[in-house]
Amino acid sequence: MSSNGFALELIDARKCFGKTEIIRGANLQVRPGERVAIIGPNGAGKSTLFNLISGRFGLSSGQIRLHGQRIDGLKPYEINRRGLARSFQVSNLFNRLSVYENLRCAVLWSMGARYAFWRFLADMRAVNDRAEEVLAMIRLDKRRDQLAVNLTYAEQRALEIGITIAGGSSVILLDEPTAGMSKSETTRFIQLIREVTEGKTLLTVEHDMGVVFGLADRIAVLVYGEVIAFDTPEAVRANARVQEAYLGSVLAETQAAAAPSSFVGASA
Ligand SMILES: Nc1ncnc2c1ncn2[C@@H]1O[C@H](COP(=O)(O)OP(=O)(O)OP(=O)(O)O)[C@@H](O)[C@H]1O
Repeated sequence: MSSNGFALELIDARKCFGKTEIIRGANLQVRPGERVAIIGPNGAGKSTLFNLISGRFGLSSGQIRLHGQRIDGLKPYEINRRGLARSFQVSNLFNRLSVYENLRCAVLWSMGARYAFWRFLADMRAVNDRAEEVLAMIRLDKRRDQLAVNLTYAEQRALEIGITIAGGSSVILLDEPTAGMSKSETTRFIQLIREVTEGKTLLTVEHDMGVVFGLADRIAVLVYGEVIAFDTPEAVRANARVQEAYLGSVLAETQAAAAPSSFVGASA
């Protein structure tokens, strides 16, 4: 595999819907093992960027590379087989299957088993072992045989993360993983995400600045479809352009509304 050292790379990525350019030449170079949060105002194009990276939308122009190999133009399942998995804001669970069965489905799917039935019978033991392993990682062992529909909201979000990582992808995209959670659930969940993505490359789209500053090694700031800054949390917080375009107002609003402790690592 040819690699330029980056796990994921966007090169002048552009996306138009009709005549409107939504992603306007985005560039991003993510190193293996980095945790990156993508932030930006509503409508900046964060979800669109995720949809482009995961292959749900095609690029209008530019390139996307995974471990040095172009993935733009590939179908979502082809990108998944190359080692990139994403979760969704909207629940992606099989509500009428148990927690364990949901995980087994995710493992089977990642192996391509749905296209080779004989193979998945042979591999069943490995599938079950991996499902058990993920079950423990997301701390739902005690909820193993519960139907997904009967889990609490936070447990469902944990199961979604489990489904996303089950196939062993090295690059993980999480779309607002803590949305709708209480503050204490969010704190626990950040720790869970840290653990289950250890050693992997992580990209999150996130609105909660507590999560962003608590989780990210680097932050990419997307404004009007362009990455205007990509740096450490400290540098991004101090960046005048970011302050002006976005972060100043968000920090001021959030600081006014929430306890200061929600800013993990925010000393300003
Ligand atoms: N399939 C689509 N067709 C046309 N326009 C779209 C489509 N998807 C997104 N858009 C537009 O692209 C722009 C960016 O949307 P996107 O959802 O990517 O922003 P976002 O940064 O994720 O916003 P939010 O923070 O509110 O979720 C919006 O103006 C949206 O209306």
